[in-house]
Amino acid sequence: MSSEKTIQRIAVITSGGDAPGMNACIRAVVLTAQHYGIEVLAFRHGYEGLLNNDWQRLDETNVLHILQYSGTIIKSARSERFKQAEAAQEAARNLDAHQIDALVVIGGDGSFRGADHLSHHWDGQVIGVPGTIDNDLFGSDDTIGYSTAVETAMDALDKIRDTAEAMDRVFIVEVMGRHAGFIGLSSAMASGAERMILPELQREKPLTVASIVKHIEAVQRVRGDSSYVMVLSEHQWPGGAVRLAEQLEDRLHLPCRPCLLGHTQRGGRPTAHDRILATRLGVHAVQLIRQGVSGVMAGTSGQGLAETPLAETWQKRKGLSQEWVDIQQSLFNPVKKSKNGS
Ligand SMILES: Nc1ncnc2c1ncn2[C@@H]1O[C@H](COP(=O)(O)OP(=O)(O)O)[C@@H](O)[C@H]1O
Ligand SMILES: O=P(O)(O)OC[C@H]1O[C@](O)(COP(=O)(O)O)[C@@H](O)[C@@H]1O
Repeated sequence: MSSEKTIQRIAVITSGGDAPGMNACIRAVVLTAQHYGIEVLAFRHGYEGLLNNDWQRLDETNVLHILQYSGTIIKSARSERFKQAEAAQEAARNLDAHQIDALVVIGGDGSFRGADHLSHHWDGQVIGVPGTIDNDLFGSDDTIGYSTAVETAMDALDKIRDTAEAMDRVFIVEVMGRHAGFIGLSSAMASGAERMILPELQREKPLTVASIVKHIEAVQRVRGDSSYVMVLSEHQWPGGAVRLAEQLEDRLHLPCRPCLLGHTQRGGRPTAHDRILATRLGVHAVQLIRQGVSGVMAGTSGQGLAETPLAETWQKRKGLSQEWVDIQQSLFNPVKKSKNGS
């Protein structure tokens, strides 16, 4: 462990989308900093706040009872203009004017690219904390918000199953995760969905309407009257769940219904897992700053904490668990089961 540095003032932003647990992370950053006598400033609306010099001081009174709420008390935003070199220079000037020693960026891979961009124009320390429901960052087992998003999707899938089973219907439930199928795979497994259409699987072997119809018919042959619930990751089908439901209904001549979960997955009470993860990572971020570390993401690995260079978080890919995919697709595939005669 490197020796501890004297840090007087740190800044924090939440950037990109919001994710359940971001408030818990802000709380942890503030309480830890306060413990060590470090002041905390928040810039509101992510990088936009750094550019607009829109800031507020944060102390214990601002963060005491926020860990049970989603959203973020310091607001989040996407900022196209921050990608320009002049914008990063402007942000650096604002940070220096406030005598900020280090910046904590809570967000996803885009936010970390932004942090890396800023570090080319600013001498302060920069630490990323993984905050995205998509869980698509290399270097941390989980990201803040992912667990809550999966719970929300699972809850919706359970409810959909009730109607699907009562009325022998096909449902297509569209979940978030534009580039990664973590929410799709976990929620499908947790709810026992019959089919998953995920970015990683589509890249390998894209499903077609014909292949989906074939599978639904085979399931119905094996099970008789039954429901069929499919999890579709967003942007994986032209026209999404609505269009796919129409296409299937045309071919199957039975009711197929779409259900889009959208931003419901970004809200609601953060799970205990997300609150604890966010707390640990917020503390970890401040400890890394005190050790003089910069340019890394604070994450978890197994039971422990981990640090990953920012660029690796988006350059290296965290893959889906093949074991989970195999369980879902091969072992629990009812078509194969009947062919084996078991
Ligand atoms: N290549 C980049 N250079 C500089 N800033 C970036 C870059 N990519 C993203 N950002 C900044 O990070 C913000 C959040 O990124 P985005 O991809 O929207 O969300 P997330 O952090 O959740 O992945 C962007 O709106 C932009 O301000
Ligand atoms: O809220 P927006 O801007 O419509 O963005 C939606 C996207 O944000 C997410 O919820 C989270 O993505 P990021 O981590 O990149 O912000 C995605 O799953 C979804 O595609």
